[in-house]
Amino acid sequence: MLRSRGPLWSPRVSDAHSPDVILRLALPSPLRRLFDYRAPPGVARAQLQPGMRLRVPFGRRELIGILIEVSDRSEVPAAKLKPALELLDARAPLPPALFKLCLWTAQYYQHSLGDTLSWALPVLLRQGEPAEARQERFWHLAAGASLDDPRLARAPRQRQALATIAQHPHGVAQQLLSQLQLNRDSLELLREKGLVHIEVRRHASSERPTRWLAQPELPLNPEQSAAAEAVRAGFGRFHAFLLAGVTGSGKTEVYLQLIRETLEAGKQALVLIPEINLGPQTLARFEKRFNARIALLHSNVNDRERLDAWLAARDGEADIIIGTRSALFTPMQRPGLIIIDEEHDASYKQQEGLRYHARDLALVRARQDNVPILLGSATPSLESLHNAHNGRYALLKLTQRAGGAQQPRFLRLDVKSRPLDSGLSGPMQQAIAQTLAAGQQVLVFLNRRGFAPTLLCHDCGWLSGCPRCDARMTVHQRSNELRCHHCGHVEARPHSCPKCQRLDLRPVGAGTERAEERLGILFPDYPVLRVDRDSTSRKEAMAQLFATIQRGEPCILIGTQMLAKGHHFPRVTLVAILDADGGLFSADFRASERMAQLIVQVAGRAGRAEEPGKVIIQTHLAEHPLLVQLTEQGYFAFAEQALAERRSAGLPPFAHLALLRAEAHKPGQAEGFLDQACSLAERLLDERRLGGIELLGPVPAPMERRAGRYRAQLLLQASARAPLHRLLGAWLLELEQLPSGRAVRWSLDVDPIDLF
Ligand SMILES: Nc1ncnc2c1ncn2[C@@H]1O[C@H](COP(=O)(O)OP(=O)(O)OP(=O)(O)O)[C@@H](O)[C@H]1O
Ligand SMILES: [Zn+2]
Repeated sequence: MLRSRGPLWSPRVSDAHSPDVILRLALPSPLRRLFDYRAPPGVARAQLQPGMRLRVPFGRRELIGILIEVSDRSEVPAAKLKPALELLDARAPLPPALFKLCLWTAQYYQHSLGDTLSWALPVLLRQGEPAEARQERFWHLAAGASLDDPRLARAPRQRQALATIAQHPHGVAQQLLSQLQLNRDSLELLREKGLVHIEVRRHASSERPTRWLAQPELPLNPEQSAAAEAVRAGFGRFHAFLLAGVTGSGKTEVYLQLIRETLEAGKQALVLIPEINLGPQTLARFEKRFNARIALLHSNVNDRERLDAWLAARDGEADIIIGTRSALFTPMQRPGLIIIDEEHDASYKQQEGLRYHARDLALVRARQDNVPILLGSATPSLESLHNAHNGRYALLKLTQRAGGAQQPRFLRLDVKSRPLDSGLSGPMQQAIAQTLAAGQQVLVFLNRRGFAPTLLCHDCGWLSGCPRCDARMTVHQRSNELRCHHCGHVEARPHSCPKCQRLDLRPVGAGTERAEERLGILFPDYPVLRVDRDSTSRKEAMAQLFATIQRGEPCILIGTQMLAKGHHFPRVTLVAILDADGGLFSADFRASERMAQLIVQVAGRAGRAEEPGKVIIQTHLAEHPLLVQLTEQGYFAFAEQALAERRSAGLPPFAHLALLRAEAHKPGQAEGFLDQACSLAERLLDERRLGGIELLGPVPAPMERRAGRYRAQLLLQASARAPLHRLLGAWLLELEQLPSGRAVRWSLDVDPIDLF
């Protein structure tokens, strides 16, 4: 598997007398190799188990590494082998199952094992915190310590601290230090002198509840029951299910009842949710339903809370683990069920560093843990539908909305040659007016923040380009700025044209800010509430906004995809989609899939109560076959059509991709590196007789310059996975050696979900 380069059992250079203990460590480094150290002084071989953390010197720094194996030889000359500084664990923090998952991940994504382990571990463990649950550090007087110790004669503060400690026979908890006016530095000095020591004590663990339900369950309808029954029959072993249920069909209720059964069986459930679903609504549903210990692992919890949750899950003290992407790496003592909600969501794929897909890894994990896994969505990814078609997943369908609400109706509104007023056509304005007059709410969807996507000089044609990217800067009216949404560059909005100095600068096109402003003028009697990343940076603002919506008075909600998922707006009966065309003519082959998912998810917010909902889509491509299929026959008909297109084009899920990206400060550098990479790959394909792999490129990235760097990419397209992975393994080790790679920043993305 992964190991340091070169022959592993080369003759040793070190002296042959004392048998060495060589530790092979994975370090948080991008290099795909392990690093050899000697054991720390005083640590015996018997104490060392794979998975333990050690602090080691690395260049001028210190790093925390993870022990992969213990050996008695190294290729590193004995004189150069350094001892590790400290062993941090008495037992490996990661249980073997998770450790295995990390090994698998590193190999599959061709990522350094050390870096993979860093992504998988909570931040505090990476920094060396103790990996034991809910412990408190207690400061104790050491045996034989005396206030008359001569070393304290000139250290009144240490003496004072020692006196305070001496008054507490059970030790002083770390938390209480400041209350007792104990100074941390003095204590550390006392510790160095051996006058005090630290004891780490564990708090008593909480009782396990006996009645799991805090709230009665809804009686399931026949489709829900059939789905729940199928998964229940798969309990206790690996089995993958795809729960394809239209929006509002009660998928969450199915999850909740399956989780209850998992808890009753004495097992733990892991639930992954997309980042965008983090709203309090989702979490509150779980918390209201169960008397259970729920561990939350998402971006809003701090490092300490995350570590506590992680440890509680590992030690079996948490019953339900809910989190976003990285929660996939949470160890469980008694795994019973894995649920991936909104499995199609792009936030499950990490787009930097370790580019893993949490849904795909969850399947690997479920198989390793031998537990069932349930993927749920109203708009399943084409990958998952393909897996359902070929029998890898059992397909469970919910075709009706639960609780009697109807599915919304779709209308395509052709806006060719119609004037658009801040993005709103005349018929759309009328539909909004009618809905408000009927006392109902309107949701306006526009997936573009800011006031206008660009600023144009009407006299000379100057456009507000970003100085660092091949992109336009967006006009933001409130802050009176131009902002680049790709690199974050911000400038004050100019009064006159930077090129011709004349004054006729016009914002072109419409973003949410502009539509909001216009809607406010058109409908002055109704509140207009905007939800996007600019408006909702504050948590309370968002909560307030949802409270207003829940009150049910007529209003207009306008927003980006933040509005699309997971919310329940019972009084919204009209969904106005201002622009669907971007998804129909993009260069990215997944754009139409994403657009369809977004439209269906946004549409799913409408008419969730008694009044039926209507969805109006403004488009210049009203007769586009994919859009017609989607709006007239629904998502699954669309998906079949899209899958057929992918099959004939030889694209995923009918092919496997890997993308080598490179970027550099000078033009041509990235391509130069990729050209060499391409030749290397061709040589390896030849040498190893690997077939069915095409190398496409190198080509400049669709947005060639971004944040001041020139970017290019090389795409590998393979008809089968095995040869592709055989190539990648050998290729990357050689790429690491290429001198041209030093001047560029490069990365490999296995199963990329976007090609930018
Ligand atoms: N069996 C049932 N009987 C009555 N009401 C139900 C039933 N199951 C679910 N509901 C209700 O239907 C509504 C939609 O259910 P839920 O949120 O579980 O659907 P969902 O499929 O997860 O929705 P979405 O994918 O749109 O987020 C909720 O208000 C829920 O309480
Ligand atoms: Zn930019």
